[in-house]
Amino acid sequence: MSDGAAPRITDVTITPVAFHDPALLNSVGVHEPFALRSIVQVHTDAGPTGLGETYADELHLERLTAVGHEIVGLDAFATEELHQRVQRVIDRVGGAGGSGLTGMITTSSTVDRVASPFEVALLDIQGKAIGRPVCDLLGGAVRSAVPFSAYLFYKWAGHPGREPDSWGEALDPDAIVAQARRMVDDYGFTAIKLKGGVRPPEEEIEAIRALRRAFPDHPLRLDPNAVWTTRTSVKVGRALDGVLEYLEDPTPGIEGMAAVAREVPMPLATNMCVVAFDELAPAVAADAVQVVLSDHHYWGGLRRSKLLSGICDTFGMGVSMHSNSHLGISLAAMVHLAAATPNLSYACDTHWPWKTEDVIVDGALTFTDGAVPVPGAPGLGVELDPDALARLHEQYVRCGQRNRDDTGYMRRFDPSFQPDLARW
Ligand SMILES: O=C([O-])C(=O)C[C@H](O)[C@@H](O)C(=O)[O-]
Ligand SMILES: [Mg+2]
Repeated sequence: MSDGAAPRITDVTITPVAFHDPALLNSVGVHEPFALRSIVQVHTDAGPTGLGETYADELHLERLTAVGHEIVGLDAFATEELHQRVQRVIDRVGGAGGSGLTGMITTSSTVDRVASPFEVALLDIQGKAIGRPVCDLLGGAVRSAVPFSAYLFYKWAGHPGREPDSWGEALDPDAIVAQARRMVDDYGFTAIKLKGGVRPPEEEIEAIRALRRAFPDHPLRLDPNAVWTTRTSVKVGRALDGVLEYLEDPTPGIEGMAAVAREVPMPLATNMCVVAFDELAPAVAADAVQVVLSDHHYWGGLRRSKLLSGICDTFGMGVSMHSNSHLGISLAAMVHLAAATPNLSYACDTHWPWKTEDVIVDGALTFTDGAVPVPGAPGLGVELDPDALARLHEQYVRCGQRNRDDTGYMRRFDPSFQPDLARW
């Protein structure tokens, strides 16, 4: 690269990895022994390599690979053209299926999902090229640390046939409170989310009440991933009046959520019925949700997630942040985005405490009082550990998992399991 010239993309490396994941339960089944991710490295003629992280289902990997070829030669500052090239690839190879999102979220835009890790990698390159952290490219940090919530799960003691993990079984309110206690003690979280939709609604109400008694000052959330009817949702919402800061996706669809929103006292949040830009207008018109959970992995990257936050602000909706099982590159991107989004006023979700390994060099991301200080180094501020990347890739090759399938894994142990929406 000559002085003043933009870094140009010379090559893209996409590496699928697998990392150990506990047997966490949700409405569609149970997490498999490994969570899958793709690590995207975008190389340039100027030196800096950019990092991105995303899902790793086979179809998604194929699309990432096709985009990797399509963007060689692109100026690393040209994120709009990146989006156009991804659109071109998806027009060519097709955009149906392959969400990598358990089947819970199926309507997100394929173009946005596929573009996201490349956009993050380009921002990482840009930051490194000009010596500024990614949050500065998004308007600058409005907070120096980003608060996250303790993300609790009902869970089995371990994967069947394997050693129990250090968290142990959690299937009742006492065990959920104990799980919360460990997370709050270890990380200092100041908000708590319970993944519901697993036990009958009355039991999940009891778990939330037990959490309220144990943590009188922590904002609480419950997310059953749309397995309740509108009637049950209203019953639970009213029973937890004054206890929940928001109720997340109690029931499926914009109409269903709107019907519940009219009858319950707390805001409704979603990462299921509004997961793409074309779903915002109908949701606003129906007043279906009061908080949208952004997620740069399916909203098209960091700049488009900021666009989402602006739209939410305009229409008086709050913004929070969703997570799936992820590694450090994703956490860094989430932190930069949240730092530069003034109206992201809720603690963000993260699966971070559930993982025991990573692809980044230790130490760049730490939790203090439940919040991650925004890295000040150029770009995302995280560095890839090549040995760890090779180890987790080898794990991917050996583990045999290729697509996330919580339902299929659950059916190995309970063949009658049905993941139906609105089943309670
Ligand atoms: O808020 C949510 O819906 C999620 O975090 C979705 C995830 O897939 C979660 O249910 C999980 O990890 O099982
Ligand atoms: Mg959710």
